Amino acid sequence: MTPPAAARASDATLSLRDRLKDPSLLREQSYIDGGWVGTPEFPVVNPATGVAIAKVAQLGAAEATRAVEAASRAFPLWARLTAKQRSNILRKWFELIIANREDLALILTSEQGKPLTEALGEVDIGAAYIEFFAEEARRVYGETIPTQKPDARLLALKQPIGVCGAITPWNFPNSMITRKVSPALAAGCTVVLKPANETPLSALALAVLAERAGIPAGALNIVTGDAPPIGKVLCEHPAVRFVGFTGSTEVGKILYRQSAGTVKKLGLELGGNAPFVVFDDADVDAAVEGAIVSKYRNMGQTCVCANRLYAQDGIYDAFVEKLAAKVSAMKIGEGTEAGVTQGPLINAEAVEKVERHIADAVKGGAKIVTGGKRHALGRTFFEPTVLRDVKADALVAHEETFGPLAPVIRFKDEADVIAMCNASPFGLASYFYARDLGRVWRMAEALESGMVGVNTGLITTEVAPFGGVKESGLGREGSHHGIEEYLEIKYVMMAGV
Ligand SMILES: NC(=O)C1=CN([C@@H]2O[C@H](COP(=O)(O)OP(=O)(O)OC[C@H]3O[C@@H](n4cnc5c(N)ncnc54)[C@H](OP(=O)(O)O)[C@@H]3O)[C@@H](O)[C@H]2O)C=CC1
Ligand SMILES: O=C(O)CCCC(=O)O
Repeated sequence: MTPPAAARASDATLSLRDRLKDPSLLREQSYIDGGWVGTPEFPVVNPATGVAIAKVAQLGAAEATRAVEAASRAFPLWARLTAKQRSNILRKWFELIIANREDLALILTSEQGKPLTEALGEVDIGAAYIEFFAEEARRVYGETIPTQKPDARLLALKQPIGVCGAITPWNFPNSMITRKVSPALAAGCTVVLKPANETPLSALALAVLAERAGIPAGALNIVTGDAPPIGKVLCEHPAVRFVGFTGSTEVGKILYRQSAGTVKKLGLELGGNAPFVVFDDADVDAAVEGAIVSKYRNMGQTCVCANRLYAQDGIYDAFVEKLAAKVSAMKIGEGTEAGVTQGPLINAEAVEKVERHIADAVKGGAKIVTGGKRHALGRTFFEPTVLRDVKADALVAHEETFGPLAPVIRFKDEADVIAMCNASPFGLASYFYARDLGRVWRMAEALESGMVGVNTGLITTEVAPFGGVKESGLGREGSHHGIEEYLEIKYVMMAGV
C-alpha cells in the first residue's frame, strides 16, 4: 500500500520523487542490457541542501564488462536497422524528453544545483542534440571517387565505428550525455555510458525515456559507480572502438594513455581557460551582458566559461563598474527558488579553488570589487565575485577556476592581448567584443581556440562544432561533424568492371 503523502514527504529520497509528475523517472539502479541492475547504496546529494535525494548502485569492472558485452551483441542488430528506423526511434526519444522536460529539469537541479531555468535550458538543448542527430542519421553519405583505372570503380563507404564508451561530467548531466549518445546511436553504434558520481540521476532518467522510445536492449547501457575501473574497461576492452569524454584534462590524459593498447579513437572535451576581451571600441553594455552569461552561467562551472577577462585601458573602469553592479545584484539560493540566478558550487573542493585564486590575485595587488567570500547561506554557496587590477601572471589567469570569479586584467593593445590570450596550453573557447571589422577578423583568426564568440558570450548550439585545440581536446561534438566521429570510412575498389 502507498504510504500517505505526509509520511512519504519525511523521507528525503521520496521528497524529490513526490515532486515529480512522473515519479518513475527517478531511478536508482543502473541500466544494462535492457534491465535495471545493482543495489542502490551510493548517496546522491543535493548540493544546495546537503540532503541525500537518492542512492545509486556502485558498480565496477565486472558490470562494465557485462555492459560492453551487451553493447557488442546489440551492435549488429542496431547497425542493421535502416537509417530511417533509427531516426524515428531517436525522434521519439526527443519527443519524450520534451514532454517530460519539467521533471528532468527538477531532477537536474536537485542533483547539480543550477537554477531551474538553466536546467530547463539544458534539457532543451540536450533534446535538441537528439533531434538534430535523428535528422543527421539519414544524411550519412559515402562517396564515389573518380577512378584512376578505366576498369575499376572506387567508393568510400561510411560505417558505424562499433561499440562506444562515454564518460560524462557533473556540470551538464543531461546535455553532455545526449551530445555523445545521440550521434553514436544515429550512426548505428551502441553505447556504454558512465555518468559522473555527483549527477547520475539525469542519466538514469534519460535511460527510462530511451527505453520507452524503443531503443533496444544493449544499445544504450548506463553504468554508475567507481570511475577508474569502469574507465579502464571502456579504454582497454577490444570491443570498444571509441571513447568520448568530457571532463578534466588530467583524467582525459589518463584515458588517452589507457586507450593506446587497443589504438582506440577518442573524443576528448577537456578543460579550458577562456579569455574574454573587451576593446575600447566595444559596446560596453553588451560586453557586460556577455560577460555575465559567459562567466556566471552554471555558477562559472562550464568548460567554456570566461576564465580571465581583459579590458582595454580606455573602457577598463567603466567595464569593471558596470559588471560589478550587475554581479552584486544577483540572487543566490537554491536553484528551485524563483528568481535565483546563482546556486551552490558542486562541492567543497570547488569552493576552495575559488578562494585560492582570489587569495593569490589579492596577494599580487588585485582588489575585490564585489563578492570575494563564502555566502551566508553556508555549504558551497559562494558570492559571485569581481576582481580588478589583476596581474597578467596571477594564478587565475593560468588555471581554470570553474567558479563564479571574474578577474579583470588591464591591457594596452591588440598585439599584447593576443599574446596573453594564446599563452596557455589550453584552447577551448575565446570571446571578444569589438566593432572594428579589421580587428574582428584579425582576432578571430589569431586566437588559438576551437571556438570564438565575437560580440557574444554564449556560443553553444547543436548545429555548430563544439571542441578545442591544444590540451583542450580532440574531435568535435554537435553539427554534422559530430556524427563523423562515430563513423569509419571504408574504401572499396571494384576492379574488372
Ligand atoms: N570540460 C568540462 O566540462 C569539465 C571540466 N572539469 C574540470 O575538472 C575539474 C575537476 O572536476 P571533476 O569532476 O573532478 O572532473 P573529472 O574529470 O574527474 O570527472 C569527469 C568524469 O570523469 C570520471 N572520472 C574520474 N576519474 C576517472 C578515471 N580515472 N577514469 C575514468 N573516468 C574517470 C568522473 O567520474 P566520477 O564522477 O565518478 O569521479 C566523471 O564522470 C573541474 O574543477 C574543472 O576544472 C570538470 C568537469 C567538466
Ligand atoms: O562545460 C561543458 O563541458 C559543456 C558546456 C556546454 C554549454 O556551453 O552549454
